[in-house]
Amino acid sequence: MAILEQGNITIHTDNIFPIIKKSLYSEHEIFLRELISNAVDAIQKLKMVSYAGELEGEIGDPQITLSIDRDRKQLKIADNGIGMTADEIKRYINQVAFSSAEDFIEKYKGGADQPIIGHFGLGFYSAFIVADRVEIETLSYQKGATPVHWTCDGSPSFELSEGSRTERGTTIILNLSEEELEYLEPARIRQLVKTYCDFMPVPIALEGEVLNKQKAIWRESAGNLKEEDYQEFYRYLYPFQDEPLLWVHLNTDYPYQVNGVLYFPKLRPDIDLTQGQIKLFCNQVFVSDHCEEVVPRFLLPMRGVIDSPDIPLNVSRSALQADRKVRSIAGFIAKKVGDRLKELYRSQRDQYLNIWSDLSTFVKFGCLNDQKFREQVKEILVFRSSAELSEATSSDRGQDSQGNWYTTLQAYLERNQEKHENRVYYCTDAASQATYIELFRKKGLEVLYLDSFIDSHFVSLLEQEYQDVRFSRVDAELDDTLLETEEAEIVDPTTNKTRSQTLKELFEAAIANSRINVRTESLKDTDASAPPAMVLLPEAARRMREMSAFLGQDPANLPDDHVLLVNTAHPLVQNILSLQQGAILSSDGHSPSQVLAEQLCRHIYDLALMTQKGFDAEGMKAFIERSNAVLTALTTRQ
Ligand SMILES: Nc1ncnc2c1ncn2[C@@H]1O[C@H](COP(=O)(O)OP(=O)(O)OP(=O)(O)O)[C@@H](O)[C@H]1O
Repeated sequence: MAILEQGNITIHTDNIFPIIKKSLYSEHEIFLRELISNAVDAIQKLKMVSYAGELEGEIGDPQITLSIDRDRKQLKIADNGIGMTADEIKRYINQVAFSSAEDFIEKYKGGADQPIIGHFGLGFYSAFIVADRVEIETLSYQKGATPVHWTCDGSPSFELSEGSRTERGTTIILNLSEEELEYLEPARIRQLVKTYCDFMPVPIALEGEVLNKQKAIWRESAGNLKEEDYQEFYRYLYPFQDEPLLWVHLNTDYPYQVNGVLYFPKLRPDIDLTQGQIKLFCNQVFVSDHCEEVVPRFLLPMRGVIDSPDIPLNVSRSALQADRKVRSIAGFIAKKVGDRLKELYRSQRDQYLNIWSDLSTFVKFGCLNDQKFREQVKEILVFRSSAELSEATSSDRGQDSQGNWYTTLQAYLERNQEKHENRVYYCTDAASQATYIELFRKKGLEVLYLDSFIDSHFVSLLEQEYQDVRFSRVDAELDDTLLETEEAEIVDPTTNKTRSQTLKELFEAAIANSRINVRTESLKDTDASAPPAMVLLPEAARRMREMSAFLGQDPANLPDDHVLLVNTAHPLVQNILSLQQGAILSSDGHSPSQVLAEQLCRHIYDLALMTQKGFDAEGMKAFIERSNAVLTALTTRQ
C-alpha cells in the first residue's frame, strides 16, 4: 500500500485522548452515537448533492452497517454516504475533528466536577475513547476519486495511504483497546443502537438485522398523525403503562427549533414529582433521560420526547439552567401545555372532566410553581361539587361520565352569594367526611371536593388569590342554616337547668378534658343519618395539624382545642338525657344509670373522634376497652 502522506496533526496538547477518556469515565458508550451520527450526516449530505444534480449515478438505499470482527478485535461502522477524498480527510479529520477535541478539553477544564448533560458533539475523535487505533476507509462520491485509508493511534501522528474501498462511502474501523472488548458483543451494540439511535432516519443494521425504528413522530406534522400514532408511540417508549391521558405536540422553528410530544401520564400516588421522565433528543439522537433543566419543574412528571438542536449540551447542568435560550424554551413548553389544556376545556369539555381528577394534580402543581402558568389556566380550574348543577348549561360547569358535577370557583361564589357570601365550603375526604357533606347537601348547601394530596397546599394558594373569601372545611364549623335555635326548656326544676345545660355538663363530665369545648345544638330536620355528635376542628387548628404532619411531626393526636357539637335533636342524645334523669342512687351512693349515661356520652365522643381519625395507638386501645364496657353495661340486666 502506497503511503501518501505521514504527518502530524496540528494539535496543541500532546496526548488529549487520555484526558478525554478520563473525563468520560462512565460514558464510553457514546462513541457509537457520535460515529453513527456522522454516518447519518454523510448520507444526508449525499442526498443534498444529488438534489443539486451533482451526483453521477444513483444514491441507492441509504444504510449504515455495523460489523464485528472478533479475531481482529474490530468494530466497524460503514455508511454509503458522501465519502471523503484525501484532501477532505486532511481538512476535516486532521483539523476539524481534532481541533474540536481540543475545544472539548478547554471547555471541560472549567467544569470537570460538574456533570455535562450529553457530552454531545464530541464527534469523530470520540472513537479514541474505546479504540487504540482508528482507521478510515473511504471513497468520495466525486468523479474520479480514489479510495483513501487513514490510520492513527491517538498520538498526533497519522498515516494516509491508498485505500481499498470500492463502493462510495466511509467505513470507520475501531481497533478496540483491551478494556473495551464489550463492544464486540452484538447484544451490547444492539442495546446501544436502541438507546441512542432508535429514531435516526437511516436503517442501522447488524448481522443482517435492522435495529432501529427510524420513525420519529415528533418530527412529523400533527396534521398527519392519528390518535393511535400517539398512543402507539407512548406504548413504545413506556411499555406496560396505563394509557396516557392527553398529549401535546410541540413544533416550532423560530426563534429556536423545538419538536416533541409530551404526554400527561396517569399519575400514581407514589410518583416522585422531582424526577424527570422526559427524554431529550438532539436531531433525533438520544441525549439524556434527564432534562430537568429544560422542562419547567412542574412539568417534570410528564413523559415523552423533546428534541431541540438549540439546547447547548456541552455545558454543565447549572450553566444550562441559567442559559437564557433554555429558559425561554422552558417557557414555551409551559405555554404550549397550557394552551392544549385550554383547547381541550373549550372544545371537549366531557373529556376534560373525565380526566380532570388525574390532570388536576399537574395543573395545581403548575399553579403552585409558576405564576405565569397559573394566570394561563385560571379559567379552566374546576372543582368537583356536591351539588347537582343540571339546571343550567353554562360554560363554567360540566359533568363527567360518572355523573359528577364540576364548577369553577368563580361560578360557585356567584351561585351561592345569597346563601353564604364569600364563603367556600369544602371537604378533603369524601368517605370520612360523608356525614358532614350529607348535612350540607340536605340543606341545599354546596360543598367542593378538594380531596387530592396537593389540595391542602392549593387551598392556601386560593386563599391568597381570593383574599375576601373564607374557605372552611365542612367539619370546621356549622353554618347557622344547619342549626335550629332551641327553646330553652327547663328540664330540672331543682337546679333550673335547661336541657342543653344538662347535656353539656353530662358530656363534659364524661370527657373530663376542660380544653374540649362542648356545644349543644339541634341540627335542623335531622333524620337517622345525622350523627349524635360531631367533632369540629377550627380551620386554623386543623391546618396547624396538617402542617406538622407534613413536617413529619406526630400528626396522630388531635389538638385538644376542638369543639364537640352534641346534636340535641338526635334520639340517642335524648335517650341519654332520660336515662340520666331517671337515675336512682343505690344504697352505696352509686347510680348504674348515671354511669351508663356517662359511658354512652364518652362513646358518642369516641365515634365522633373516629371520623377525624383522632386516635393514636393508646387512644385506640382505650376506645376498644370503653366500647366493651358500654356493651357489657347495656347487656347487664338491672
Ligand atoms: N462517515 C463520514 N463520512 C463522511 N465524512 C465524515 C464522516 N465522519 C466524519 N466526517 C467528516 O469529518 C468532519 C469532522 O467530524 P466530527 O464528527 O469531528 O465533527 P462534526 O460532525 O463536524 O461535528 P459534531 O461535533 O457535531 O460531530 C465532519 O464534519 C465530516 O466532514
